[in-house]
Amino acid sequence: MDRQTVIQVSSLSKYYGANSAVEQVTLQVKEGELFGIIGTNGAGKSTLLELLTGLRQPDEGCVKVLNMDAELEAESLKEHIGIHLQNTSLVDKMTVREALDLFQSFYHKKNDLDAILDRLGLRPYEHKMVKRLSGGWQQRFALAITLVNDPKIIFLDEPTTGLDQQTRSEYWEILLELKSQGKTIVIATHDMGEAQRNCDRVAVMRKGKLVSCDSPQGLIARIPSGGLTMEAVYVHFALEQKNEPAFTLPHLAEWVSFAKFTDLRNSLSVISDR
Ligand SMILES: Nc1ncnc2c1ncn2[C@@H]1O[C@H](COP(=O)(O)OP(=O)(O)OP(=O)(O)O)[C@@H](O)[C@H]1O
Repeated sequence: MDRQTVIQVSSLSKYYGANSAVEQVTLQVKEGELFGIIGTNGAGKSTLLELLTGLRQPDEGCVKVLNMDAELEAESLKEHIGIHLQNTSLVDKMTVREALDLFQSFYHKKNDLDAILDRLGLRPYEHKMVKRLSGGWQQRFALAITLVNDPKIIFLDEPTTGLDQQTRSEYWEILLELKSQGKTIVIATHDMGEAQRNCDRVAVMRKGKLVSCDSPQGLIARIPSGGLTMEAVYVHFALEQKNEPAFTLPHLAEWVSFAKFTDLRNSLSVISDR
C-alpha cells in the first residue's frame, strides 16, 4: 500500500521584491521518508523550509503538513514538528539541559529528555553551556531540541555544514535511526555523499525553482553524460544553464562555494569526467 503523504506543497512561491526565493514549487513528501533538498547558496532551500514549517507566509500556493495548512494552522502544526534552522543562537548562554527544558515547555506533548540526552551522547554535556560545545556537539544539541516534543516530522537546515567527515557520518547515522523509528525527515544539505547514501529522495533547487526530484539513483540515471554520484547530479541540475557553457565564471564561483562543503578531490574528478 502507498505510504501516506505527510507534506503536500502546491505551486508555492515566495518573493523578496523582484527576487523569487521560491517559485512555483510543487512536491510531496511521504511518511517515513528521509527527504533531501540540495542547491547552491541562495537557491531557496532555507526559504522553502521556512514555508514548510509555517515560519514564513507564502505569496502564492499552499503547504499542507499532516493535513494542516502551514500558513493558517501554524500553531497546531508546531506541536507535531521539530525544526532546526541555521544560526539559532538564542540559547547560547544556557546549559544544554536548561535549553531543552525551556523548549519542551513550549509544547503540550513531551518526549523523554533523559532518553534524548543518552541517545545523542549529550549526557556528559548536560550541564555545559551551549556556546561552549564544539561545532559537532552544537549540531547534536540542536537536533535534541527538535525532538523535545516527539515530532512526527523533523526539518533540518544544513546541520552538517562545516563538520568533519566522522562527525557528519555519526550525525547521519542518528538520522537513519530516527527514520527507522518512523520519523519523517526533511533536510537541506550540501553533503552530497551522505545524501546519496541516506536520502530516499532528493529535491534539487535552482534559483528558487525545483528543477528535479527523485531518488539519488533516479537523479544520477537522469544525467545524460552518465555521472555516478550526487556531486555529478549537483553539477548537472543545480549549476546547469541552458544555452550556456557548463562553466561560466559565475558557475565557477558557485562551484568553489559548493566545494567548501564537499570532498574537493571527488569534486575535481567529477569535473575531469565531463
Ligand atoms: N529575509 C529575506 N529578505 C530578502 N531576501 C531574502 C531573505 N531570505 C532569503 N532571501 C533571498 O532569497 C533567496 C533564497 O535564499 P535562501 O536563504 O532560501 O537560499 P538557500 O538555498 O537556503 O541558501 P544557503 O545555502 O546559502 O543557505 C536568496 O536570493 C536570498 O538572498
